[in-house]
Amino acid sequence: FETEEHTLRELRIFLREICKKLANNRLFYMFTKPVDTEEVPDYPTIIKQPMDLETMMTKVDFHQYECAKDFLNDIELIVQNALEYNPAKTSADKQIRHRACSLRDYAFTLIKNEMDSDFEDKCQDISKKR
Ligand SMILES: CC(=O)c1nc(NC(=O)[C@H]2CNCCN2)sc1-c1cc(O)cc(O)c1
Repeated sequence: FETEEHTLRELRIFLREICKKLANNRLFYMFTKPVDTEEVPDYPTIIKQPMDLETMMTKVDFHQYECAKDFLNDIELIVQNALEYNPAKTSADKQIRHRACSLRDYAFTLIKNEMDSDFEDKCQDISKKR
C-alpha cells in the first residue's frame, strides 16, 4: 500500500499543476473563486452545489480526489453551474457559457495530453478498492 500512497501523491502533484494552469488563464478568472453571494445574492437560490478552482485546489490538498475522473467531475460541476445560471440569449450570458465550455475543453484536453492513461487506470483501481 506504500506504492498506493506514492501513486496518490503523484496524482496530487499533477492535479495541482492542472489547477494552477486553469486558474492562471485570464479566460477563466470568473471560475477561480467561489461566487460572492454578496455581489450575486440570487446565486445560491439557483445553484445548489457551487464549485470553483480555488475550492478544487483545497480538495486536492485534503486528498479528496483519488483519480483524474473525480477532478474532472468537479470541472463539469463548474461548467454546468455556469450554464444553468446564465441561460439567457444575451451576449453577457452567451459569453459566460462560451467561457465555461472552453474551461471544460481545456481541462479535459490538458489531462488527456499530460496524463499517462495507465497511471489514471491505477488511480481508479485504488479508488474503487477504498
Ligand atoms: C461565474 C458565473 O457563473 C457568473 N455568472 C454571471 N452572470 C451574470 O452576471 C449574468 C446573469 N444573467 C443576467 C445578466 N448577468 S456573473 C458570474 C461571475 C463573474 C465573476 O467575475 C465572478 C463571479 O464569482 C461570478
